[in-house]
Amino acid sequence: MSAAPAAFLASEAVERHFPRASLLIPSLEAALANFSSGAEGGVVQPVRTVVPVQKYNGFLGVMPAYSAMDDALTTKLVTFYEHKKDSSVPSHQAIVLLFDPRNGSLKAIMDGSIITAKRTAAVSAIATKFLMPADAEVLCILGAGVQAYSHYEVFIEQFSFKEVRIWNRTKENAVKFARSVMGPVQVCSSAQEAVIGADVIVTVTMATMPILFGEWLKPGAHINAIGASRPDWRELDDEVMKNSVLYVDSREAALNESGDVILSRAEIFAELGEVVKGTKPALPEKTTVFKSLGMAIEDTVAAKLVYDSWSAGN
Ligand SMILES: NC(=O)C1=CN([C@@H]2O[C@H](COP(=O)(O)OP(=O)(O)OC[C@H]3O[C@@H](n4cnc5c(N)ncnc54)[C@H](OP(=O)(O)O)[C@@H]3O)[C@@H](O)[C@H]2O)C=CC1
Ligand SMILES: O=C(O)C1=NCCCC1
Repeated sequence: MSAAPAAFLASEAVERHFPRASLLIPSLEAALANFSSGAEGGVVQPVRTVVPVQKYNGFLGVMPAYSAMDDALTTKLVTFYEHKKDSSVPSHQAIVLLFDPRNGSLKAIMDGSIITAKRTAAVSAIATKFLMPADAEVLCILGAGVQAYSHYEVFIEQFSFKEVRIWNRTKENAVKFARSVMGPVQVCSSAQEAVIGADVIVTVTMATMPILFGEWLKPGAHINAIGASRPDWRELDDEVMKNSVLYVDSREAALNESGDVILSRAEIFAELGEVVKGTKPALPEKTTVFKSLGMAIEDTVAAKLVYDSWSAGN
């Protein structure tokens, strides 16, 4: 008997079945812990393959993963290109394939861009919950793109900041951000203005050279470093990396892909999953960096959430 044809879930359907990033936080915490548990965690996730498309300054990422606990098998294909101002397409485009792990049949093809935006922000929220200073009041976002919006949305839902600041390379996009989100956001004219005195900082740019400098940092601040996912790209300077306690999503990925980690030669203290498990401590009283590269297992649990909701007829 042939398998049922694969379902196709476009962005509108994915949004309907995954309306808020925070819905994924429990599954993500379990996935992070399982990933950091080695073989017993039941997560199989090789370091992704990234194919440079040098002629056009782009990349294709191939991100497979299997979770025994979730009994879910996916591959995300994601392209990322330096965003051109007149471009009609976003810098990042993604599709997620969900397979039946019992026989390899393709069950669903779904938009991966919303999944990528929401699961990345949710993982940053998990890191921030453990690592931000106890008396955090000021949130600073460097960047005003897709990840800036998804991070803002889940951070405002999960935490109580008295002040939110944004800086962006193109100020008009920061102004647009401030006008479009719920709640007051202060648009800063320089990254330094946005960073000084901030307790939680989110770097979500496609910068390839540092935009955040250690001399600006308030002692005890927490930085979620989302960008710079190539070995020769930077968002953070050496002073940030050397003077912080460094947490990562994946040691293997960080040492293969993160210019901030590789070029600064900073020591990795722990994976976020080890903090979730309790086998490594959170040190919120220290200045901390969570270097996020993005993991396929995060897409796996997100795609499962979407598919289970869709197949239940919600
Ligand atoms: N860790 C993870 O799991 C994931 C990480 N990412 C990474 O997060 C970052 C943001 O992604 P996303 O929001 O989707 O991208 P967008 O293209 O939507 O936004 C990119 C942002 O970066 C800014 N920017 C681009 N070039 C530079 C530069 N040279 N210096 C300073 N700022 C710059 C843009 O500013 P302007 O308005 O001026 O163009 C814009 O604010 C990327 O590096 C991406 O690869 C993405 C997905 C998952
Ligand atoms: O995890 C992801 O998805 C990505 N990470 C960094 C590069 C763009 C996609």
